[in-house]
Amino acid sequence: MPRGGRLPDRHQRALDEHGHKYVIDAQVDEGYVLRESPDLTKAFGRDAPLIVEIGAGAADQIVAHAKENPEINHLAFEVWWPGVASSVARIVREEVENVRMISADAVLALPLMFGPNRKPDEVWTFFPDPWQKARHRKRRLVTPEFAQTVANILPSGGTWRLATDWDDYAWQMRDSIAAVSDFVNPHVGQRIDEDDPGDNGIVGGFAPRWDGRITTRFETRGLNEERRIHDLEVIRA
Ligand SMILES: C[S@@+](CC[C@H](N)C(=O)[O-])C[C@H]1O[C@@H](n2cnc3c(N)ncnc32)[C@H](O)[C@@H]1O
Repeated sequence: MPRGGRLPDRHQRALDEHGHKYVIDAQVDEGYVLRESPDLTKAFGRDAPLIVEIGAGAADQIVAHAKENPEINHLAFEVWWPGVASSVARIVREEVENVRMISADAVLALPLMFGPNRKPDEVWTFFPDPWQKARHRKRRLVTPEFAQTVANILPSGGTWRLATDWDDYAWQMRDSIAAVSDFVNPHVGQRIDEDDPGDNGIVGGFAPRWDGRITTRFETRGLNEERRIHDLEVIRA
């Protein structure tokens, strides 16, 4: 598994002492490609409803929710190893037993890990890397193809929640989801931005802030830099 540079001592210690429990021991090739689907029942020590967060960063959001909802299993995908290490330190500090990390590229791992026999109840994508320079936008995570991947793994009635502090990424998310007929957006036409280009003939479609979402450092940074926050909440038909 890729390790990156030197970690702060307390994060390294958390990994050394607790990583075997909270980081799923998965076969990952170069490029964070998951080779085989891990046994989630074994990893969590139980079967329970499941929330999957893609790009959990330092796990602020998922640990806060897990603490409030001990009956739900929470699985965090994160490819940034210092983030995984700091997440393990947080899991231990907050004494939550229902979070597991996996250091694999979620785009490729989701179809491998989930299928007819196992589906998450919710997927979260909060403040994904914005890639705001025009020439980098093709690196953004949320595209119509990725929206279809999420639709394929959610059960009917399952929810995908997203948030971003970058307007044009919010509009891209909204349009990517609208391109997938498997999703119902209960907030169609709501919260229209006056400068929304509506390139695909759609404007608005944003949800009120979900009250289960805490303010992470990425949201704080966006607010400090006077960016608007957009939330999306869509349901798998
Ligand atoms: C800007 S951070 C946001 C973290 C967190 N969601 C929050 O709001 O605090 C986005 C994270 O997504 C991770 N990431 C990006 N693409 C990913 C992928 N394909 N699979 C797993 N993690 C990914 C990055 O390493 C980064 O830590």
